[in-house]
Amino acid sequence: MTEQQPIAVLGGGSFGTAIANLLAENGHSVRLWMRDAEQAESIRTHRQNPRYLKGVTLLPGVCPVTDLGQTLAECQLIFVALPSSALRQALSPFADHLSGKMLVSTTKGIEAQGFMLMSQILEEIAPQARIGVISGPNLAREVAEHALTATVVASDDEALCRCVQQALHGRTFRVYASSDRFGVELGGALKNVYAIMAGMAAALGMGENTRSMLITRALAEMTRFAVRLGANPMTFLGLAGVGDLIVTCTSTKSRNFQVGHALGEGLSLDEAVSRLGEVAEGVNTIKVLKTKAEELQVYMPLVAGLHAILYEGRTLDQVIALLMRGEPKTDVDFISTDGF
Ligand SMILES: NC(=O)C1=CN([C@@H]2O[C@H](COP(=O)(O)OP(=O)(O)OC[C@H]3O[C@@H](n4cnc5c(N)ncnc54)[C@H](O)[C@@H]3O)[C@@H](O)[C@H]2O)C=CC1
Ligand SMILES: O=C(CO)COP(=O)(O)O
Repeated sequence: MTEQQPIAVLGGGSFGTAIANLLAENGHSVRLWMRDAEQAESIRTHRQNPRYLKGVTLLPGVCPVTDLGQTLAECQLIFVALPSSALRQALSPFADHLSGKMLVSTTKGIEAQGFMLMSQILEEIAPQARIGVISGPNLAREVAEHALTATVVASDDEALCRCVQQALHGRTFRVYASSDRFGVELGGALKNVYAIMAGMAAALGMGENTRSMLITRALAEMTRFAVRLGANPMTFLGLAGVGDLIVTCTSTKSRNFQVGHALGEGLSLDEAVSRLGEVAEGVNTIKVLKTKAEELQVYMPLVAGLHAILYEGRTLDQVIALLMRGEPKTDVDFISTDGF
């Protein structure tokens, strides 16, 4: 990739906008692709994306565009910041444009059919592309407002990792490299589910002990699941594992946390999601995860509990009582132990 070549960011939501501005800050020319022409025109004129990142000014290097084919043709490095429900459908028609390109997913979701992570979908759509992911404790607003932040770029393509590090690494944003693409990406998707629970607990007025118990047992549960699928357990002790789990389970800026909070206040799932008006990937991930855990026979009581509340008509009180009544367990071997 040459210095002058533009970089593409696909998705005009909060994360796409934040990443585009970071790249522009580092001197890159950025094509921020969005499907909505009106939104693109408004951003071009006002240099703001008020629906998703109110108050953040977009740098002159960020150019909002709506022609996806042309954007993909112009750029070698392409960040994909689309919701998981949209990624396949948006990119499949452009498979021909993707050969040899560096495609880096930032999307933290799982496709139900075949339990596919986003980078696996990219690989399927564009077998000749070079694939990576970024994931970590990266709340879009904080990234955009220059809170000191770190992320992980993961790929078995070392040159791609270096290229992403060069493009994104800056004054307030550190980029670490990893070869465990699967673990890094899975961590980002799984933690959303537990953030919904943490939001519920907060709405019920539960304290810090509860939150800490939840986060720690969530880490055990997600690691147990990931190891069963072949991920490196050490990844879950890093930024893309426990790092992202902590931020999402403790911040009211997290949309998954907000959905959980609304549920804890007594709203229905539909009401909670429509009040949010943005993507909360955990709402879909919980379904996919519950099915996969059953198929693999991995014990995931927190996942089963949340699923029972969201989709099986159980009350929060019933599920909490069930979880707390479980047999006492050992704490030490947290990956293989089978209890909450
Ligand atoms: N917001 C955050 O703090 C972070 C988000 N992520 C991940 O990034 C992904 C995107 O999230 P956000 O930007 O936060 O979502 P968002 O809800 O802020 O924005 C989603 C954007 O995608 C667009 N979109 C929806 N369907 C589309 C389609 N079919 N074709 C084209 N565009 C479409 C929407 O118009 C909107 O611009 C998610 O998987 C999320 O988990 C990752 C790290 C941080
Ligand atoms: O992934 C995130 C932070 O790392 C953003 O979380 P939410 O999607 O819950 O806002």
